[in-house]
Amino acid sequence: MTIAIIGTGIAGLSAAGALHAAGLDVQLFDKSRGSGGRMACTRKDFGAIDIGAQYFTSRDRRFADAVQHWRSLGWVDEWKPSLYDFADGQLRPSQDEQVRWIGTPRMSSITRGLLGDLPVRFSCRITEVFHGKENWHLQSAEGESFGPFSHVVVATPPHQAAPLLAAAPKLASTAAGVTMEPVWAVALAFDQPLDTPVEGCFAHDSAIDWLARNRDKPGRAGKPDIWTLNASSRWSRQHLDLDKEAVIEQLHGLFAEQIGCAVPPPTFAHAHRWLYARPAASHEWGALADPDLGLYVCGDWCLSGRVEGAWLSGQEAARKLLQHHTR
Ligand SMILES: Cc1cc2nc3c(=O)[nH]c(=O)nc-3n(C[C@H](O)[C@H](O)[C@H](O)COP(=O)(O)OP(=O)(O)OC[C@H]3O[C@@H](n4cnc5c(N)ncnc54)[C@H](O)[C@@H]3O)c2cc1C
Ligand SMILES: NC(=O)C1=CN([C@@H]2O[C@H](COP(=O)(O)OP(=O)(O)OC[C@H]3O[C@@H](n4cnc5c(N)ncnc54)[C@H](O)[C@@H]3O)[C@@H](O)[C@H]2O)CC=C1
Repeated sequence: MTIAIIGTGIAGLSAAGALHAAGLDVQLFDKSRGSGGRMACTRKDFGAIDIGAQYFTSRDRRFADAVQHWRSLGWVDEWKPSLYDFADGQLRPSQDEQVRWIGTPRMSSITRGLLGDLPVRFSCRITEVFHGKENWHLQSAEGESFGPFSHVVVATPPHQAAPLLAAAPKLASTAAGVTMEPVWAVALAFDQPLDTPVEGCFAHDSAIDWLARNRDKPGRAGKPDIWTLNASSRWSRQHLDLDKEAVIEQLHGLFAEQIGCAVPPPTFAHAHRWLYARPAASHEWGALADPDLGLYVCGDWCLSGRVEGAWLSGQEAARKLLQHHTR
């Protein structure tokens, strides 16, 4: 019997890979047109821009092993940016020893690679997950029904997970109780490269808490000179309903103050509002489960709001499912 997995972000694909490797059949669903979720890219004529996750670190041995495997497949590479820190109105070099990884040639190369040939339905928003006499069935916003499935893994942000967990009210209320913070992400492109050595910059107590130069990341050389900016969650919350043009204008102005060199008007700009960018706090759940029902939940919010946390959560959902399945 097939296992339904809702969400093709890194958590859902981590679970899918582990279940598939154990010999089980999976069927994935995602409301978007492609995989990646918050590791997705926006595609333009001049290339793809990482509008979600910017890079990731690996601190857990299991994840570090997976990253090395992805590296051997050419999906990731190490990124060694010239790092700066912006604090008290001052821009200062802030080099460190931390190893940082990035998907090549784009962030979504990782989820694309993990998806491989696994069966998936894109542009399919699941609105209902219900248990019939013996099996699970799904209903989509487009009016389609799917099933039967032996198990369901929900791998979406918590507020999208809660309505899908009606069969397990405890899991639903846990998911509904998680606070996620929003983030406005903006990409700015300049025909002439900006005259700065900065390749990545953290900021504290500022409206922009991260900025990075796209072309210095592995596999992304070329024109124009593209920069990605992440507004802080505080600023994003305060400006949640601002229109995209106004967000671009404000963040462009702040970027010009922060980067310490002349910044002309961009030749291209793009803004994306991530309503559920990151959990306000970390949790120790690993993955949520009602094994007797056959319902499992994973995502970064079950651990830490990072790529690593999401991947580990997917592994944990698969582990719990396999443990119960083989009993
Ligand atoms: C701007 C930004 C910058 C970030 N920077 C970093 C960083 O530098 N380093 C780092 O480690 N992490 C970073 N993160 C966090 C990281 O991207 C996430 O922790 C991780 O990608 C979450 O993966 P996930 O699989 O749990 O969820 P998601 O990636 O959100 O995947 C969930 C998937 O479920 C789908 N979905 C939702 N509801 C439904 C439904 N009803 N039916 C069907 N499909 C559905 C969505 O379309 C999505 O594809 C950043 C995030 C953002 C937004
Ligand atoms: N914008 C968003 O929506 C999200 C951004 N996320 C960021 O993703 C990154 C992932 O975290 P980790 O994997 O722990 O990565 P990391 O170890 O590079 O960074 C962790 C945090 O430490 C600080 N820091 C690290 N290195 C430096 C440095 N050289 N100079 C100054 N400050 C530094 C900085 O505040 C940074 O946010 C962090 O930067 C998060 O802020 C995570 C989730 C969501």
